[in-house]
Amino acid sequence: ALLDSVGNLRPNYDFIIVGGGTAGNVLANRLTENPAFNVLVLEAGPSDAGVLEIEIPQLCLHTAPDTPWDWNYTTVPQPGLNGASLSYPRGHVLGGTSSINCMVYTRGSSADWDRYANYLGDLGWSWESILPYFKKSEKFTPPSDQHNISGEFNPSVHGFSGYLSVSLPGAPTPVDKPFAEAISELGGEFEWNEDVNTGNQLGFGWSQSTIDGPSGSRSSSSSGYLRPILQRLNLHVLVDAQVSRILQSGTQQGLPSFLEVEYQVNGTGPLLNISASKEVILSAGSINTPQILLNSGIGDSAKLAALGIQTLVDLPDVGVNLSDHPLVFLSFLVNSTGTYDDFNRNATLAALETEIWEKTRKGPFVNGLAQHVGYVRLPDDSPIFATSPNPAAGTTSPHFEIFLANFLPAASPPGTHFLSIAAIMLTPGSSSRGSVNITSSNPFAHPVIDAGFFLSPTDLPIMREAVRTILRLASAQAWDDYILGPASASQPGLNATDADIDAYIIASASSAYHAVGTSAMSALGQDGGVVDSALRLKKVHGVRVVDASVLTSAQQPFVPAGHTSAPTYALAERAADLIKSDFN
Ligand SMILES: Cc1cc2nc3c(=O)[nH]c(=O)nc-3n(C[C@H](O)[C@H](O)[C@H](O)COP(=O)(O)OP(=O)(O)OC[C@H]3O[C@@H](n4cnc5c(N)ncnc54)[C@H](O)[C@@H]3O)c2cc1C
Repeated sequence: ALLDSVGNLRPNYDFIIVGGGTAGNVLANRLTENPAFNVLVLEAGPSDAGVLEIEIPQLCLHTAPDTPWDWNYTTVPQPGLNGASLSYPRGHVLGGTSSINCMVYTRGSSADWDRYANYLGDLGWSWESILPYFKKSEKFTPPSDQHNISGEFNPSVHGFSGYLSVSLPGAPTPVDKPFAEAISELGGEFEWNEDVNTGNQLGFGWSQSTIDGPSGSRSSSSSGYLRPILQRLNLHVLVDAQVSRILQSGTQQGLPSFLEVEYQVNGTGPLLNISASKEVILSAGSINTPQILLNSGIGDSAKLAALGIQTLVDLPDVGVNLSDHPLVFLSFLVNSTGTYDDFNRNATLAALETEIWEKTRKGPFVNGLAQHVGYVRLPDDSPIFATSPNPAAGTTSPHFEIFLANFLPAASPPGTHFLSIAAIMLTPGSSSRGSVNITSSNPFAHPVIDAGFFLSPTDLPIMREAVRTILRLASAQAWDDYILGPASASQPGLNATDADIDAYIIASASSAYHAVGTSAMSALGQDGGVVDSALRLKKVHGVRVVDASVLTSAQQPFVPAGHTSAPTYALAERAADLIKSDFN
């Protein structure tokens, strides 16, 4: 049940899940499948119920920043971006970042997962082991417009009975035809790939999204995993409840146990405590999980001492090793009125389309950010890798992603229409690590975030090649009647020098918001890291971390080569099985 007051809490729960976000709600669902387990979810943000910006896929860019559903963070100035600070959204709402993200559904390459398994010495993280969890989480649904999707995806790698709805684009766009023709025309790096989620990612195809086709609406961990099971008597969910710290409750098996959770309701009032008998599970995400650990005296003892916080567990890797994917957009003026630009600049049109969406669950608003996506790998003998190691996970893993959006992601002059093509640099090199730090002993102060962009020698050159790939794609004859020219004079063209392209990247890059790694996994006996390969907090009894913050290695950035929500769902599904088997 969704509780309306702390007065309805039980005195004690078997499991307390901190954060009702992407991973947290997967656990809430799976753990309460066992009627013997009582589970509490504490979520800092409000309920997502009835919020149209969250439900309507095409409004996804209206969910953040500067909304009640976003933590509204900003990074510190990024040395790799000439000192620019970036807006850094994170979901602050039931469903967490799955309620505010852009819904692109990608799993990464098989090599990404095999790399985790090799590094951890734990085959449980290999592609072969994780694929069943991708399928378990997924309910592949027909698209809103019911068009024939055979040949647009590979059913053998998808699940059809999970809690997370996934679908192909549900309304046609004017980009569809010239894009398909451009891929056939160009060949080479632009090979067609029927489905980029089979583990063999390279190539271009239809984008899959966490959108429920029949209802034309966003599928989040809240709408997918939580809402259908909220009536379970052994599940309590409290929103507007922000956890400040986990507290040491005793010692077990020679390790300090932290089975007490301290929190505050509605941002005011006294700090309250509640305890778990089996485990406290931190699912507060890559920014807030390390913040809660540091607040609790679990982290680097020197840094904690400087803030006057007593170190209870010295774990120097808490909050370090943040890795993320930078993103740049190139945009082109197009000869079409079928783009989404008119909705973005005309509130009356957007309101009319919202009414259509509410009545029919069809039309352009059922589509998310991207309808087409592709992955490219640079050749092994690229000069970029002559002096620095190739950071891709394996020989079949991409270096960058390209996706197409049917609009300009910025204010545009009346009457103009755009195609935007984005590049995401997927393989940060070994120095490209940022951090999450706290700067005060006030547990509610904003943490300090460093995205660590463009710190490795391979990062910018890879992004440069991605920009050139976009320009080659946009120069296909297939677009001759469609693309009129670049959206701005500052955008590099095919003949631009390396220096010109680099300057454009540095001036315009933002984040794809794929922060991972701040609670890195490492094998039980291995140095560094924050959790072991079963996601148990190191040197501690009774705490696990289950969210995107575990995805990396303690030595080098191992980020899935794609968007990070699908990997988070799969890892949470696996974590639920690990926890259940520990307590059966
Ligand atoms: C704008 C944006 C667009 C994105 N687009 C995509 C995309 O298209 N495709 C994709 O796959 N990925 C995308 N991502 C990334 C992806 O959504 C995230 O990697 C993933 O959802 C993270 O899941 P999580 O469980 O780690 O954290 P979250 O889903 O963020 O969950 C953490 C939860 O914990 C809560 N919480 C935090 N601190 C506390 C506290 N102290 N007490 C109580 N509760 C707390 C938060 O409010 C939140 O609900 C995007 C991210 C952003 C920000």
